[in-house]
Amino acid sequence: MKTAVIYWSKTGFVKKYADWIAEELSADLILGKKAKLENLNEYDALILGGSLYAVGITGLDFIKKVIANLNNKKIAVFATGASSAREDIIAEVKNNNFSEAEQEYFEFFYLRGGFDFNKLSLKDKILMLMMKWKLKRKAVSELDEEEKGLLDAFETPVDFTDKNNIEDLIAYIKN
Ligand SMILES: Cc1cc2nc3c(=O)[nH]c(=O)nc-3n(C[C@H](O)[C@H](O)[C@H](O)COP(=O)(O)O)c2cc1C
Repeated sequence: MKTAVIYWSKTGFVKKYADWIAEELSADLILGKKAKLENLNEYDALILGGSLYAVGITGLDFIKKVIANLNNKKIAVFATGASSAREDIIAEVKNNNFSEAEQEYFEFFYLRGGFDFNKLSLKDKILMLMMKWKLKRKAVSELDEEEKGLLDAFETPVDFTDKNNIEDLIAYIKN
């Protein structure tokens, strides 16, 4: 099965998963910003991955075009975020980004990434610092584990990527 992995990565976490998936499936690896819809016709399966930015997914506009125009192919979408892989978070991400009709055409996977403040663009640094100030205003007892983890991650980068996380996605494409 001819497969392509198309990805949008800002600081390298999505790229790490895209590399692992492409290697495992002997798939072509395509940078999201260089991907063109008309060049994807030759593939049987398409895997599209981006990261979570305030619940949105990077590359979402292109991913939606693929779902609308190339839905005769096997499609997997994965999202990478700093949050843990909790069922409710995953459902929220899926439902906030895709309509019920769109969800018919692809399988969704959440692959936990990490957080590296130093590698962010200036704009993203400012956005994250605003979030940090908001969290800092809360009493420690009001913070949940995710929020505490995020505050710690500003000081020391965290990397939760794990090659085992791609197993379900690989099985979906192969079967
Ligand atoms: C402005 C901003 C907003 C973010 N929002 C979320 C979020 O809503 N949920 C989450 O799990 N991670 C969030 N993150 C963390 C990134 O999704 C995470 O660091 C991801 O691993 C980045 O992957 P990439 O560097 O390959 O793009 C956010 C990061 C930034 C900079």
